Amino acid sequence: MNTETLEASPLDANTLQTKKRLKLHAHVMQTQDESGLQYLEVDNPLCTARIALQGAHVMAWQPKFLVQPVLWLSSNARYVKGRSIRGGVPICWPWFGAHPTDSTFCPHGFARVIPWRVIDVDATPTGATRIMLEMADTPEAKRQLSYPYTLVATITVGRRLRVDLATTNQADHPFVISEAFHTYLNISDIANVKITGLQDCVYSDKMLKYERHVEHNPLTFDGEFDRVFINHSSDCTVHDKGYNRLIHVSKSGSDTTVVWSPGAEKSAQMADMGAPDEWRKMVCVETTNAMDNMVVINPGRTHVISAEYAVETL
Ligand SMILES: O=P(O)(O)OC[C@H]1O[C@H](O)[C@H](O)[C@@H](O)[C@@H]1O
Repeated sequence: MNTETLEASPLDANTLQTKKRLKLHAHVMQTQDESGLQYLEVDNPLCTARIALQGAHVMAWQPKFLVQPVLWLSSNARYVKGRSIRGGVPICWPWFGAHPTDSTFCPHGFARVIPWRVIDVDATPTGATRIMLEMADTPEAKRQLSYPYTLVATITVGRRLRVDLATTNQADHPFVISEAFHTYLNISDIANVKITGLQDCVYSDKMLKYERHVEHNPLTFDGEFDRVFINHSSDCTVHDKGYNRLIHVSKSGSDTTVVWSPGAEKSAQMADMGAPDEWRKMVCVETTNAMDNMVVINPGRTHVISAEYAVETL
C-alpha cells in the first residue's frame, strides 16, 4: 500500500486530527496524542508493536507467544516534540554520541527527534508487517546536516523484529556517518543476565576515558557499564535466567556494538529513567557503526545497517 498522499492530503490530516485514529492497513492504525505526536499501532497475528513517527522509533514489540515484552520502555518516558523517547529502539544518526564540533547539535544525531513519514505498509508472506518510513526534510535536519541524502527505515514486526536503515548519498561528494540502533532490551534484572558473543573483542571503555582493552569473558554487570566494541560484526545473545529466555541480536552492515547499563547513580541523575530501580530491568545492546568504524558513503551509493531480534524461551 502506498500512503504517500496521507500527510499531504488536508482531508486525511483533518480526519486524524478529529478522530485521532486512521486505519492505514488491516493490521496498522495511525494515532495521534494531545501533543500532536503520531504513532503506528500494529496488531497482526504474530505480535503487537508501537512505533512513534517521531524518530521512526519502535517503542514496543511483543510476539504473541511471549508473556514479557522484549523492549524496555521507561514508565516516565517523555512524549514531546523534539525530544527522544527513553526506551525501545532509538535511531542514532548521522552521528553517535556528541557532535564532534557543535554542542548545540542533538546528542546521538537528530534522526531520533525529527518526524518521519510513512511511505509503505505491507504484510510479508510469514504474516509479519513491514513498514517503510522516510525521515522528513525539516529545517532543523537541514541546519544540522546541509548536504542532500535520503534516510529510509524499514521496520518488520512479526515473530522477530527487524530494523533496516538505508542512507543514500545524494550529494556530489563522499560523506561520513556514525549511527546506531540504541536498543533497550527488557530483562528480569541486570544481575540475572550475561551477554555472549563479544569475547576476544577490543573495546573502548567510556568509564575509563576511552581506554582500550580486550574482553575475555561473557559480559556480566555490577555497576555502570559503557563499552564500545570495535570491529565487532557478529551476533550476540542476552541470556536472562530470570525470564528463562535468550534474546538473540543479529546484524549486518554494522562493525561496532555498544553495551550500556547506566547503573543506579547515573540513572538517578536522568529525568526519564522511571522509578529508582527501573534501570535494573534494561540493558542496551546497540547495533552501531562508530569510532574506528564510521562509514564513508560515496555519491549515489546506499549504505544499509540492519539488526534483527529473536527470542528463544528456555
Ligand atoms: O541519554 P542518551 O543521549 O539517550 O544516551 C544514553 C547513552 O547512550 C549510549 O549508550 C552511550 O554509550 C552512553 O554514554 C549514553 O549515556
